[in-house]
Amino acid sequence: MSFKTLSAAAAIQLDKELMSTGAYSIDQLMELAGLAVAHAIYKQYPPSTTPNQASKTLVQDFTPSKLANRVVVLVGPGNNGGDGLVAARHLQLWGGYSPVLYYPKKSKSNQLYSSLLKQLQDLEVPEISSLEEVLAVIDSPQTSLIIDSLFGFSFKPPIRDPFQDLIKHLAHSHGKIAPIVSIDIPSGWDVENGPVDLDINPAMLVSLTAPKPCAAHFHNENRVHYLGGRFINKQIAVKYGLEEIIARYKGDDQVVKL
Ligand SMILES: NC(=O)C1=CN([C@@H]2O[C@H](COP(=O)(O)OP(=O)(O)OC[C@H]3O[C@@H](n4cnc5c(N)ncnc54)[C@H](O)[C@@H]3O)[C@@H](O)[C@H]2O)[C@H](O)CC1
Ligand SMILES: [K+]
Repeated sequence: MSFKTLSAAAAIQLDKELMSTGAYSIDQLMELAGLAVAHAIYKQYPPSTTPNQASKTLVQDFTPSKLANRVVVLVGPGNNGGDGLVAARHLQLWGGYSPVLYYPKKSKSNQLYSSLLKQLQDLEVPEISSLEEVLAVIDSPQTSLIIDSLFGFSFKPPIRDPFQDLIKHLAHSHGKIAPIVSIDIPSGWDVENGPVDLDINPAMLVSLTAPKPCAAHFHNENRVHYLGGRFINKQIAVKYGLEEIIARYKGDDQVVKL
């Protein structure tokens, strides 16, 4: 399906515009973005109450274990990571999912990220502290889904540590691990040109505001593409040429399948 995309530069400019003349705060945008991601996951991978449903459904483990429907949330240092933290909170609140965080590069001075983390700690969402452990959890058959909220539209290659080994592992494990849901950009991909040397090959992409050019290279055999982040008004849509894509939302949709 064809759609208008937003270049990395235009996405950064639009983001700034929303928070200056648009009078939005980053907290508001991130909350809507993360909520949209959680909604898209719920639609595509609903927590099942009966085992052995269609394979796209997460199979609920009836043992009273924290491991049932485990969702590994890989959190990067910027706002893409913040979207992942918000999505993890909603999934935990809704129930039926057990998010587990890996958040190796925390900004010490950012109150927003510290608050999002505190909210997750209060909800008893566990955090994995070492790369070795997260790689083992990613490989575990008890992991049902992996949320990639490492990098978004501000990513500039090459990947720096500690993310290089993590992204390498995801890229080399295609077909052997749970499906990956990428928020906005598949991490490690060039925002304009798509996969470079490491391709995590996500099964699902949730584009925020509008797809970025790399979405044209989305190639997973079972790929499913959602749009979320419904926060632009008509004037901004016209200015950035996004009227057609925004018109795909109907009624109270927070996400729409492209
Ligand atoms: N308007 C919207 O659509 C909104 C989107 N949101 C989300 O925000 C991201 C963009 O966030 P930003 O903070 O600008 O940047 P990133 O998260 O992409 O990453 C910046 C972060 O990563 C570090 N970094 C960059 N390159 C590398 C590298 N090669 N190796 C290691 N680390 C790297 C950099 O230093 C920064 O710390 C967008 O995609 C959406 O997901 C908002 O949440 C709401 C509005
Ligand atoms: K991402």
